Amino acid sequence: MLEVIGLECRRGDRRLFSGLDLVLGPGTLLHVRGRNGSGKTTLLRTLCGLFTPDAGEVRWRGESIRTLAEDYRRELLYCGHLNGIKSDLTGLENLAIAARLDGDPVGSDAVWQALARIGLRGFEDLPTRMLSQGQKRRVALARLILSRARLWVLDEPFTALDVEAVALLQGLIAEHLAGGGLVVLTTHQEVPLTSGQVARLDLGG
Ligand SMILES: Nc1ncnc2c1ncn2[C@@H]1O[C@H](COP(=O)(O)OP(=O)(O)OP(=O)(O)O)[C@@H](O)[C@H]1O
Repeated sequence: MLEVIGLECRRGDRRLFSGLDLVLGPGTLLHVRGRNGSGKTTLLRTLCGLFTPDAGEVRWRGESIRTLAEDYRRELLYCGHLNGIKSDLTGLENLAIAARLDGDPVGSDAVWQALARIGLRGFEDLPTRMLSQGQKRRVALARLILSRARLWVLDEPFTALDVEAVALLQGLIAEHLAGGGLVVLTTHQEVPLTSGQVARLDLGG
């Protein structure tokens, strides 16, 4: 379903990776590992079509993501390590806007429920700049509850999360995989990744 063919990415005069081939099917999680600077974020952004590779191609359902453009983006949820939330907006506003931008508007009940499930009951109406790092990350991760995207691409999703939130996120990932979803993630932590099939990719030799 997600295919990578002969992918090469350079930054400046450094070749981060080349000749990278991958196939990821439904219910599969790809754990991308590697030291700082090995190219994990670059690979994730390339899989999302946010960075143009120097060679090779990313395909979704057999078609180039360049050709699919919006049709691919609708099936994709990217959560980068900067969270992608607006600090002047509340958790409620951030989630409602993110869902609309994803082309998948949701009702306010669903947004309240998502924030409650992610452990932010009582913090829904605060501008997110007033939240702790872990709470901001929880707002970003609440998008996973609301999204109907088939492919989740998550850059360091466990960073700043406490034990309870790590377990919550693991549960969300497990549910997504059980429903035939795909997940690509990076993490430096040794987090047991439950259920589904887990593939590992080590960058940087
Ligand atoms: N915009 C940029 N311009 C030039 N070089 C860049 C740019 N962004 C990243 N790089 C370089 O590309 C290399 C890979 O960066 P990347 O962020 O993909 O690594 P990473 O494996 O995700 O690292 P980390 O574990 O620290 O998050 C680094 O050496 C970095 O300096």
